[in-house]
Amino acid sequence: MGVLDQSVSLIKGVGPKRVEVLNSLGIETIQDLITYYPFRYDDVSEKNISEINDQEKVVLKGFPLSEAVVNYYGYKKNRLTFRMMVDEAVVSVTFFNQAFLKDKVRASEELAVYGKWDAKRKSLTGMKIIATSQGEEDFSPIYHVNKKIRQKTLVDLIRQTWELFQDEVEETLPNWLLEKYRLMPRKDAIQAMHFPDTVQDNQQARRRLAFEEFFLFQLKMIELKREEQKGEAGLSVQYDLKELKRLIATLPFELTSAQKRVVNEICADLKSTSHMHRLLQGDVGSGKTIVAGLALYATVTAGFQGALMVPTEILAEQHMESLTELFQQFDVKIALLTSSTKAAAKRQILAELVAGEIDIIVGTHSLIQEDVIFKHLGLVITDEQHRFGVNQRKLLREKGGNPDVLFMTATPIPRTLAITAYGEMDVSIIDELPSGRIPIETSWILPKQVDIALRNMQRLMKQGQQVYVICPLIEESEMLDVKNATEIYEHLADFFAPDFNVGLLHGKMKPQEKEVIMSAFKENELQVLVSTTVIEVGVNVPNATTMMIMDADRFGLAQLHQLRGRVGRGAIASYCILVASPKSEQGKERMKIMTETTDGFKLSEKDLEMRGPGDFFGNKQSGLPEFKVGDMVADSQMLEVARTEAILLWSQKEWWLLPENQELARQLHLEVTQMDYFD
Ligand SMILES: Nc1ncnc2c1ncn2[C@@H]1O[C@H](COP(=O)(O)OP(=O)(O)OP(=O)(O)O)[C@@H](O)[C@H]1O
Repeated sequence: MGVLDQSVSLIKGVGPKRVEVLNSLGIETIQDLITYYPFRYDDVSEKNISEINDQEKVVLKGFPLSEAVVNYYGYKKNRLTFRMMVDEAVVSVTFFNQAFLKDKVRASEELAVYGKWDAKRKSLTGMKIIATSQGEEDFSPIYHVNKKIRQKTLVDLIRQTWELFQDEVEETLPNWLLEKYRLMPRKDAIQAMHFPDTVQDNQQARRRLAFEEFFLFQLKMIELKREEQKGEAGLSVQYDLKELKRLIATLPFELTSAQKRVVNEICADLKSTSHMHRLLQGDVGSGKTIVAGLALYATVTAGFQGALMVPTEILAEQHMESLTELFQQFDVKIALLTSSTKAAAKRQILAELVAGEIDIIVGTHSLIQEDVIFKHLGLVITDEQHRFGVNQRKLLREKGGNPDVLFMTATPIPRTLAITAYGEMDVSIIDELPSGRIPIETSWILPKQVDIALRNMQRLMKQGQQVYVICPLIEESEMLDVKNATEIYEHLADFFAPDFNVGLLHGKMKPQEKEVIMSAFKENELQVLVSTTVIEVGVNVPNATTMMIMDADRFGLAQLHQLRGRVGRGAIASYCILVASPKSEQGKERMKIMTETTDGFKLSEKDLEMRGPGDFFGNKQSGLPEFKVGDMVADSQMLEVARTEAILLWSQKEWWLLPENQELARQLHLEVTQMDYFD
């Protein structure tokens, strides 16, 4: 283990409390900290007012002439204004909805404001106030932080750590690759991510690190596949067709022909001795859950156990419920295991799993913990595959007799990209929605029209229907996020009282709290659910027929589609209302497309087309594997190249034994393979 793999507690001045804070950002080792990259950079070079173009984003340093004045107006909005002396000129500065900055503006105390310049009015629309000391550099990196740590503290810590440990950074890529693609050395790249001298420098750093991520990812994928092929043959799950048909006969609906086709494909995989490694793609609401249920049941009829792994507790609960209902008349024992399962209950579940008494287990990441041992694990299904990394996949596979693996995703990935990303998987697609669905009617309104829309919603609610109101995630601050959602919640609770009940759901709530709210909504005790995107994936409440998405222009198309998919899940007409006032043409175009199509594949292709490079956290929304730096969509060409190189490398016999590839082999933990080889 290298120094960089050691805990951050090794860093001077990082005590147990700090460690905890860093852990909450997913930073455990020194390596994690120095590769915790900014998600954005602000150009904070100082400029002369006469040199600034209209609408350019700049930092202006100056002295406020007075205190700031805050005005409240409209739908929970406020405006903070003050005038500031910049060089010889008086500039007026306006912040929207950031009244909390009032205290930071003090007359005659120097201030640096980052914002957008209006040349005609000589005014600045402020985006944030920056520490004046920060203004000394031309680019200010912005990191994701939470309420436990401030930007500046994190930046200082990264700087200090980097100074101490930069010499420990080793090159991961072999020289021949660096030369072939003119890639920056790893150490320089990390430096230029945190402390870039120029934009170009930073772009090269990104390019290098993204390439590395893609390349390692592709190498791992190929390795995994090779191991799966070379290991003992997959299981042959000899399921009982008659039993499976008996279950299908109890369904309250007829399977769509797409569902039948994919069930057949999955069953063929189960039966064959080759290892199942299949991706099940289906647009939102296309009925993947029932397909998963059937596959699990088939496995159980053959005497094996099945596992269904999902990304959130809400989803785990929901799947547990639908499976319980599905198997009502069947002798199947199902259990739920999440991080909130109590110790005693957990102990019992684990014992029953080992004994083979539990047939199907539903859960979150808890399922891949070490202590979870199966008797005969036959099939593992993971929902929303992108949230589980390659390593987790490996862990799962090691859980027992080489079970078959099915990945489900609701994100329609354009075929071209799917081939690059998942080239080594078989893909089944449910390309048909259950009959009788009425397409969701989507409209786009401006914030000032919200009240009219709310009254329309009220009418639908009087007919017994329910609604979602979604508030966006504010990337920089979870706190603001919750605050924003809470404000909207309060407004709506007030607006709809006393006839209707409003609930609030956000990511900072405890799992139990979320559960209570979710089940109250399911039971129609709450008619309105205000939520952040925690409900994004998979939630199924067919009686909810309207969704209003606030600040919709802050979401990617794929994510809007996912969200919108929470309505239109029953036979009643459904509506999606996008509230946004995008400034750019592209933003307007995006809202328009949403109103024009409900076809997920079309939207994701559009998303791909319209996204520019540098969309750092874009892939979080696209349903693709997540990378720290690389964006599979914006950098798709680089991904292709990385894949080609990875395939080439694996085609060389024993490449991992060559001295120039040692570091790569180490990264992939290939020592094991090496030993296998000498055996
Ligand atoms: N063939 C069918 N005919 C009618 N209704 C169906 C059919 N298959 C599934 N459904 C119903 O459609 C709804 C959506 O199904 P399900 O939750 O499985 O969708 P999904 O594909 O998992 O979607 P998402 O990814 O959005 O969660 C459920 O209420 C389910 O009972």
